[in-house]
Amino acid sequence: MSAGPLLLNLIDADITYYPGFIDSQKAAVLFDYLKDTTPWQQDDIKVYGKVYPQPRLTALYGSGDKKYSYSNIVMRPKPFTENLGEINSLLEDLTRTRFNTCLLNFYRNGRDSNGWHSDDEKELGQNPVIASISLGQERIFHLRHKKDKSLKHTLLLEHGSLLLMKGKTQHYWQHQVPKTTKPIDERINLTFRVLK
Ligand SMILES: O=C(O)CCC(=O)C(=O)O
Ligand SMILES: [Fe+2]
Repeated sequence: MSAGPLLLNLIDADITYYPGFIDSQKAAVLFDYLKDTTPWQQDDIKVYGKVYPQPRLTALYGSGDKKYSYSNIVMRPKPFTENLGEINSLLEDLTRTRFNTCLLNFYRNGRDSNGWHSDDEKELGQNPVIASISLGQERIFHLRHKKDKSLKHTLLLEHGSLLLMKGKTQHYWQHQVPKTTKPIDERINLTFRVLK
């Protein structure tokens, strides 16, 4: 038996961690499938006027044709696959939210990362619900409060887990997946979102 949901005790946030949201074997099959069949791309991002290749691979899926822009990248979604649709239904049962977009991140090794940000693009609306599923290598996830710099939290995102962020979380907090010099394995992350 895996542990039950863990509600993080953080001010100005509403974040719950669900270990084993997808059972380990299923999650492993899903990892292999997504790794092999996803049209991964590596975009350039612009940070303070300089252009860099994004330190991970990404892909965007959705049920509509809404464009999604962040860090000067414009992504056009491919239609949800059957697998992603199934996960979406599981998430809908749990969250009572109908997600229409899924951003996939592929972290090839410890040099791949996701820098400090909030998921606060205006297409996501006021208090976005974001459901983030982790497959493969567990990675550290950092949270920091935007105003009170003394408020921080570190979490380990395990294989098969779900991290659900909602309410005012994106307004008050940033998150990142830091690089590590340890030799580590590959990880796939799926973040389901609602694009208005
Ligand atoms: O890989 C993760 O766990 C986080 C992904 C993320 O923050 C994002 O895609 O906005
Ligand atoms: Fe994010």
